[in-house]
Amino acid sequence: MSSASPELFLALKRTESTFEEIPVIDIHDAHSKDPIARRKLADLIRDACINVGFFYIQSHGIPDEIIDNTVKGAKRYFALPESTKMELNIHKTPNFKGYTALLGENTDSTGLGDLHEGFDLGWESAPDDSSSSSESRKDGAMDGENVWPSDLPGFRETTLEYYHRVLNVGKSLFPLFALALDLPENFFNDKTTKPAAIMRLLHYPPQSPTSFETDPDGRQIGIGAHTDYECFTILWQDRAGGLQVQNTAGKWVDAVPIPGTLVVKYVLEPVPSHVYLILSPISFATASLGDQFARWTNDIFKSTLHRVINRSGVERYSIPLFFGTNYDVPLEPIPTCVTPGSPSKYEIMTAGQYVKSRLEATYAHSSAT
Ligand SMILES: O=C(O)CCC(=O)C(=O)O
Ligand SMILES: [Fe+2]
Repeated sequence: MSSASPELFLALKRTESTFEEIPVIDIHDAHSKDPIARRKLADLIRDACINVGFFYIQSHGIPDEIIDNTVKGAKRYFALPESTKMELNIHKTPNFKGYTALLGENTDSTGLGDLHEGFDLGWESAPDDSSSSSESRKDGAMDGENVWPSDLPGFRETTLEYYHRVLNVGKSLFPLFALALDLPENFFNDKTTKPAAIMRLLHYPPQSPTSFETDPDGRQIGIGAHTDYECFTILWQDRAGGLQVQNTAGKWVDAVPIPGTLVVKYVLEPVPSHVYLILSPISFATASLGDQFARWTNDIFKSTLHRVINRSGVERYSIPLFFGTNYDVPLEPIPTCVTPGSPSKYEIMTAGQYVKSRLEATYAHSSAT
């Protein structure tokens, strides 16, 4: 291990920030040749990681057309008859690939099932990548091929095209996270040669606008309060809104879709504050920190509780891609994050074992049915 500067590292104290807004970070300089520009970007990321655990990324470079095609594919898929979708039931495939029906997950174990349906995939070579197409990848505890609907032309290709674009964005974030931790930029390189990357297409039917009266504790919502399992998540969400992030005061802060040019204010219960719905042709993605980074950093980087309540009155679609290290990498705290006053908090296991255990818990309630 290197050159982590102890003085700088002392500044890496987790704060009890009660953030009210989620920062927007332009990642254009991620590939800058100027190390000072990359360092500045890493500082912004560090601040967001320590104080919030969520930030928006701008200039991710994924063309709108690729996103649109993927979302159209998701809409076509979810419009298939339930019996067709259930042919790819996630419980029948190795390690959680394929279809999850409405209420099939219970992300918050105190909840009554999540009001979304989903389609999950893991790493698979890009359709136009002849170099690795015959390569079969071994993911140990999380091994398992993707499954695809047989009668949806183009769905696999467009979904995988987007998957690989986001994968590249994610790969460009790892060196920034390393810099943000005052580690060498290449710290995660050998741990992310085959990064764990599960992507989900999600569809949230609208909830009744008055469901907060009948379900004041939010026990049956789009996705129950949870933290993500991996290092970080890159999320595309449509304009319906509904994603909320909890600050340390326990307040749910809206992670509104698409900050940009036109601002429309409306009120989204149960958060009695204004929400900004911002319309813009530019697509934004959110990055959120996951439990693996919390483990790597002994909780210095926050893994923030979040949930979705879709009271927009319209269907909501979103696409998270969860990034972790290679599945066989042990989740050991980075030495500089462990001090006598702050000893290691977590049992050490591999990334694959950890992800698998969390997925098993999430799907446990529907596995018997
Ligand atoms: O749909 C969203 O906006 C968030 C989804 C999410 O939190 C998850 O799948 O872990
Ligand atoms: Fe999540």
